[in-house]
Amino acid sequence: MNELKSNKWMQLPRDVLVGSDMLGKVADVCSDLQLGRNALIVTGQKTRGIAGIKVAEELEETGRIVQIHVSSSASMEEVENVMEIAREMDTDFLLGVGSGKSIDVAKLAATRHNVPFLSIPTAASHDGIVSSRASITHNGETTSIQASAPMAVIADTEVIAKAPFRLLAAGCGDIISNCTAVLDWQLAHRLQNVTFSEYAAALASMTANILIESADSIKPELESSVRIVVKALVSSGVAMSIAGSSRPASGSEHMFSHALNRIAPNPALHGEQCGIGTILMMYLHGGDWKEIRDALRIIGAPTTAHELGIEDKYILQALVESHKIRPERYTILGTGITPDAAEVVARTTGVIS
Ligand SMILES: NC(=O)C1=CN([C@@H]2O[C@H](COP(=O)(O)OP(=O)(O)OC[C@H]3O[C@@H](n4cnc5c(N)ncnc54)[C@H](O)[C@@H]3O)[C@@H](O)[C@H]2O)C=CC1
Ligand SMILES: O=C(CO)COP(=O)(O)O
Ligand SMILES: [Zn+2]
Repeated sequence: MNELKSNKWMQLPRDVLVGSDMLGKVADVCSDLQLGRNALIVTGQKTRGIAGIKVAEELEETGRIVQIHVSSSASMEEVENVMEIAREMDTDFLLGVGSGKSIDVAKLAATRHNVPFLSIPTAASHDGIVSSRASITHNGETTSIQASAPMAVIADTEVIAKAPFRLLAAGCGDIISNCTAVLDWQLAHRLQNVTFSEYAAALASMTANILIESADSIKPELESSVRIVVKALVSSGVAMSIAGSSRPASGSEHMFSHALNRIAPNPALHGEQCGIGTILMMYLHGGDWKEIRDALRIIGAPTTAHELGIEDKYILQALVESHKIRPERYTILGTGITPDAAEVVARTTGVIS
């Protein structure tokens, strides 16, 4: 099916706040958006104390009724649990406060319950913090599901700067992956007449290129670094909204990461795997894979299987199986690469040694 025709309209966040002490602005944003009185916060075990409680207090101070749900996984059962609570308390809106998993659960539950949703990331680890996609696990399979875009994104750079640097570096990997995602999309457009958006592709490529040029400005514990990464994640999310699919930000490198999630006993972070996938897929595209590797190295993101904490054999298996992940999405992987070819790409790029 044509991916773009399945999309009825372009959804974008209305308010995007990026800066210090933005958690203190949550109640103002809710008033600005006229979101109502009953709020349900979905947060994680760790992120409850980091931001969840503070957000609840801010909302309660303005007379709102707030319930906090601590979510343990990004599963469909969790989405259903949250919808049940939302029904019982007759919630007017949901807030996802935390990392990718809490945000995805809140996003899909809000979409299905037909109420607005606010994204309040405590880490800038991937562009799901702003996109209209939710990655949810059901019966052992994780799928990317179309959902509503957040009505507002509130990124407190002070909170995000205190998160482990590994998460911010992963966010950079997710942005840099736009380089091969766009090449794959152009290829699919030329070979299979897949609908292509020049605007979405240009925005996604530009965002990745700016980040590559700013690689040496991404440092631990610096709010200025967080600001660069969050703005790039917002841009990537907007590119996906314009496209009506994740095409501008997800190609063969994401298929490689999704394959690793299925194959590796202990997968790494989404953005870390996508970053390494971008090195590999840029090699297959015949592009400047060294530029990608060097940018990731400067940032401090993993560039080898060893740094990723994944055994070489799983990298090779994922490379050979990546094309099966999303067969309808044509990429440089075509109908698949052989084990020999996988070994060449992984060794030449230094991903395995
Ligand atoms: N919706 C979308 O478009 C996308 C969704 N995803 C999904 O997102 C999930 C992965 O998200 P991630 O954020 O990479 O991992 P995650 O949600 O598993 O979080 C990683 C860890 O970081 C911790 N953390 C978050 N903020 C922190 C802070 N300020 N201080 C200390 N620790 C903190 C969390 O407690 C957690 O232990 C997966 O389920 C993946 O499928 C990934 C990419 C895109
Ligand atoms: O991670 C994403 C974009 O960075 C979303 O892509 P998917 O559609 O592959 O889940
Ligand atoms: Zn991604």
